Amino acid sequence: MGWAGYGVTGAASIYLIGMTGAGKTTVARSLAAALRYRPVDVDELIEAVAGEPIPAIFAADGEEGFRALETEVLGSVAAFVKCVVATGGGVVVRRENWGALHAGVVVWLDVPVAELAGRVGGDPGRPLVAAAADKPGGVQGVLTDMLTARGDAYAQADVRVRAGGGQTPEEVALAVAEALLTFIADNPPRFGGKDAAAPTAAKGG
Ligand SMILES: Nc1ncnc2c1ncn2[C@@H]1O[C@H](COP(=O)(O)OP(=O)(O)O)[C@@H](O)[C@H]1O
Ligand SMILES: O=C(O)C1=C[C@@H](OP(=O)(O)O)[C@@H](O)[C@H](O)C1
Ligand SMILES: [Mg+2]
Repeated sequence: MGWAGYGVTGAASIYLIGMTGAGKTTVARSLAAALRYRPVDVDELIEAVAGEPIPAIFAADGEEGFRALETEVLGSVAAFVKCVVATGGGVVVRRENWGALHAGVVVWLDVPVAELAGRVGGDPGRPLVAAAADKPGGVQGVLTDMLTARGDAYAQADVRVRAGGGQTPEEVALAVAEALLTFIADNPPRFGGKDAAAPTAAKGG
């Protein structure tokens, strides 16, 4: 692709956040390939560390057990640069996770609930969604409650990309790259743009 860049964010990684089904996992792969960054999926790493799939982790250790692993894995990912990191939808809830997310630039993929429901309804691989089958409001109800609980946290992202409306994952990846270029032009000191402050020499003593 013509917009494939070299260090679009300087060395910083890109963290994709957003609701379950927003396309974080899918778009991370596409964006990483286009930018020549490394694709990383926190949920995949959690499964590798735990040695079992996410529903089994929820079944054995509950959501709290899963969240503890998520925080641990996210913290280790923060040491790496030039990655496009797909997080899980609930990563924003724990305040301590934000220290790791802010190791890079945080992008919220914002997709309407109705579209999310169509993508993830009935998916047994997403335990919080699968549990919706037993609830009166169904998948839409569970996703709406989730967005109400998490919306303010998603809004803490550096960049918000509206990623619904039938856009393909590749189109969303392009929209993210464009939004990042704008964000970085507006925030040069943080991401090494032309007006970035020169590093100051450490004062010895
Ligand atoms: N832009 C898109 N348009 C249509 N379907 C999509 C899009 N992005 C992802 N999907 C599909 O929606 C589902 C959820 O995508 P996924 O990448 O797993 O989301 P997340 O990681 O945010 O939960 C998958 O089946 C995926 O193929
Ligand atoms: O929203 C959530 O709390 C979760 C989302 C999932 O990731 P996706 O956002 O990729 O579905 C996964 O981390 C886990 O099932 C919990
Ligand atoms: Mg995912």
